[in-house]
Amino acid sequence: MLFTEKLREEAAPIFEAIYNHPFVRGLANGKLEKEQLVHYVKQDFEYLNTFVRIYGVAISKCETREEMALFNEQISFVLHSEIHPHNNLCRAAGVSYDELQGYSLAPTAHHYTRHMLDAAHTGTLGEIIAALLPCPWTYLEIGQRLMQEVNPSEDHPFYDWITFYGQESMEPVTNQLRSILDEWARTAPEKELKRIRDYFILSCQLEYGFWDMAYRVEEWPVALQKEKRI
Ligand SMILES: Cc1ncc(C[n+]2csc(CCO)c2C)c(N)n1
Repeated sequence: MLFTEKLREEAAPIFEAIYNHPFVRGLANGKLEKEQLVHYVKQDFEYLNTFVRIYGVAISKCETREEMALFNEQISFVLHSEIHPHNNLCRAAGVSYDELQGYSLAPTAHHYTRHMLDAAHTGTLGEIIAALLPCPWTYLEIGQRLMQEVNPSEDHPFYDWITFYGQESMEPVTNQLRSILDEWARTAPEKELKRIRDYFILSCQLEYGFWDMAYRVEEWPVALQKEKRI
């Protein structure tokens, strides 16, 4: 069994819980409240900014041009393509995307981004990939399963979101990251493998947490005025 197959097996209950989370159920049946969609987009816009920065750090630790090219492509993907699913959620909520940008992070999004930044700044390339991988991998499986389950027609409120993450071209990035990690794991020392496993599982838990944060419209215990980042 490949190293990432073992990780997937261990994380199976989390992947299953994510697919059954009420926010993902809401994407399936077209029923989510405006505040939940708005909170998701506000938080995800900032999350993706951090993701781009982490890919930048990952590039600084690459040894081959193939790896550099992969991260470079993914930076463009996040900056230029992932706005489409966000636009879909904004349309469904009846708000403009511009209004939802520049907000500060809620507790769970803060936790998730700090975890990835920590892996990026202190870790090896293998450790960084372990922390990043649940992001494309869980969305790929959500997209594929929703395509199977819902097979949405164009009048489904989340047609663009589902078809974006369910499209075949979403598969390669997860597979490429997995094969770099599988190769890395063949020579990594035991202690590092344990860290890689822990980073991967924590990111899976925080993927679940992110959906839950959006669904519950999570704020800080003492919420102040809706604070903008700058
Ligand atoms: C919380 C959260 N997790 C995953 C994604 C999906 N996603 C983010 S970056 C990326 C491409 C990776 O190269 C993908 C698939 C998201 N939008 N928000």
